[in-house]
Amino acid sequence: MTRPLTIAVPKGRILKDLIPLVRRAGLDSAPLEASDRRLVRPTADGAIRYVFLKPDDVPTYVEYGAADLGVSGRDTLLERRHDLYTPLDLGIGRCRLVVAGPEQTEVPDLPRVATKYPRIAGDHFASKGVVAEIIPVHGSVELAPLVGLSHLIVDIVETGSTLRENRLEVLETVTEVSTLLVANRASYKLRSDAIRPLVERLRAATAGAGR
Ligand SMILES: Nc1ncnc2c1ncn2[C@@H]1O[C@H](COP(=O)(O)OP(=O)(O)OP(=O)(O)O)[C@@H](O)[C@H]1O
Ligand SMILES: O=P(O)(O)OC[C@H]1O[C@H](OP(=O)(O)OP(=O)(O)O)[C@H](O)[C@@H]1O
Repeated sequence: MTRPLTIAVPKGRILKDLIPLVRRAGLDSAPLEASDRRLVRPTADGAIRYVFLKPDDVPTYVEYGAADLGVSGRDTLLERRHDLYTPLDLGIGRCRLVVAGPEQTEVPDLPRVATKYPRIAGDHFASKGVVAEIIPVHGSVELAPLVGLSHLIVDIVETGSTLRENRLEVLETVTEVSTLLVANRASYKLRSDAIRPLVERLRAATAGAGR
């Protein structure tokens, strides 16, 4: 019997957008919908097994071949720069990575910038010739300028309510973000009979959805 395709999916907010997409593609979404603590979940026909990960770990598992495919935000991929193939933009998880700061603030010449994305933020300021001190944090990023940890932040904005409710404003967009299907380079070649039809089904389901 052929080995199932292993697909790494993030456990968080992207899952709720992924489920209808997988369903529209005619794939078995039941393992994604189960509310239990299993981290490995095969489909009924045994063709696919989904593995559940923290979003930052998805590209790692795919690059090492522990998963053949994965679902990962462009923000995570830009920050971590794994060697992966990206066959498809799934068109879900749309948001923006932005530079933000307190409303109507004067930004100093050498700003401190708090972010979960130190590489992206560092590159962004360097490309503008600004020497910024990047301060890595793991969450509640909007807090940093409110209590003097940083002057600015680089973070995700989706609805804008977290910025608004903390009296911060967008100063510039670093990049638009959506969720991509990523593939292990060797798997994409060696398991192309299983992977290509699946990518085409997802592509058809993606067309017109959430755009
Ligand atoms: N409002 C948002 N905040 C953060 N990420 C978002 C948002 N909207 C879309 N995204 C995308 O979702 C990805 C993270 O979602 P995911 O389901 O993978 O985890 P999560 O809900 O953030 O969980 P965790 O807090 O454990 O990282 C981001 O990398 C980004 O591409
Ligand atoms: O524009 P909005 O719709 O308000 O969404 C953006 C917020 O959502 C994310 O935080 P998350 O909920 O992941 O919490 P965190 O602070 O722990 O990262 C992100 O880091 C922003 O804080």
